[in-house]
Amino acid sequence: MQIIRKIDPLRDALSALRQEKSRLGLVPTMGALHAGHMHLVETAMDQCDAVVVSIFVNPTQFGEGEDLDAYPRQEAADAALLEEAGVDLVWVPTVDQVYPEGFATNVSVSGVSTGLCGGSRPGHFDGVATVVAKLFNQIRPDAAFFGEKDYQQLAVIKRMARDLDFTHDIVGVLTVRDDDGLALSSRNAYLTPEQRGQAVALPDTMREASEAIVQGGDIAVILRDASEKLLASGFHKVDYFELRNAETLENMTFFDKPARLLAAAHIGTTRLIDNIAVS
Ligand SMILES: Nc1ncnc2c1ncn2[C@@H]1O[C@H](COP(=O)(O)OP(=O)(O)OP(=O)(O)O)[C@@H](O)[C@H]1O
Ligand SMILES: CC(C)(CO)[C@@H](O)C(=O)[O-]
Ligand code: BAL
Repeated sequence: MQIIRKIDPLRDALSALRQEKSRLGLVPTMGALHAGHMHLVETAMDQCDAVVVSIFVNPTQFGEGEDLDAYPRQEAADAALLEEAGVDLVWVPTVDQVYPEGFATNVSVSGVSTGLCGGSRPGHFDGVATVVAKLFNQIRPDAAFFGEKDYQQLAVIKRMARDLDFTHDIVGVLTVRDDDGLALSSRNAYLTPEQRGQAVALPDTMREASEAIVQGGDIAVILRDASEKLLASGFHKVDYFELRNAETLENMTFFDKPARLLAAAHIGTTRLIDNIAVS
């Protein structure tokens, strides 16, 4: 497995890989890998002949006061996991390989970026769309794999790919959860044992709200009660708890399929997100 940090050796390695392997998969990550990431890698390995994983903690998707500096970085452990999984190449660019001196371009996707995480993290999806467009052009994969855990991000990337004529497949992969239902996330590492115990209220509350919606309850009341339940369970702030159309991400005031519940809430210093299908 090659670990590459500069664009010229990346191009050489990719052309060599392309001589032997016909379908190239890309799994973009910010590192601190867990079983959720490894499920993306395994899915990519199943569907492709060669797999590239990128590890880049992208500064432009972090807002002021967010956890850019604190974000967990553990490249050696990540590389060991990827090597064991049989990944061909790991792209770990330095910041200047992604944002060279004078970089002045921004990819901004309207519509699906509005509200939800786009509302509570202004500019976040511009940073995501810009870096993912860069990664697509640097790697030129045949398929790229993203987790449904970041559901709005997946919708933004699908829209961007359609709008900018990236013709490769964008594959969404199911969320991997701990035994108690909490979605795996690199940021779970910030939780104290007590907060980790309380955090299960997020998936539990989403499941209960989903059932109540399917049974025909008043959506506004269900969503308000769900936020209150989180606040009573150890979370101190709920950024959003919303029902949206699962494809367009438009707001939903009455239940219709396909529907998705999406939520983001803060516990201690950690902001957690989750989403589930309502069906
Ligand atoms: N539990 C999970 N199941 C499936 N995919 C996941 C899971 N967690 C993250 N991913 C996916 O892995 C890719 C890289 O995500 P990232 O490196 O930001 O990890 P993360 O655990 O989501 O971290 P963070 O704590 O920053 O949200 C994204 O496509 C993301 O959706
Ligand atoms: C897609 C991504 C790698 C872009 O930095 C990041 O947002 C993530 O890890 O989900
Ligand atoms: N997992 C999405 C990346 C972020 O939270 O910045």
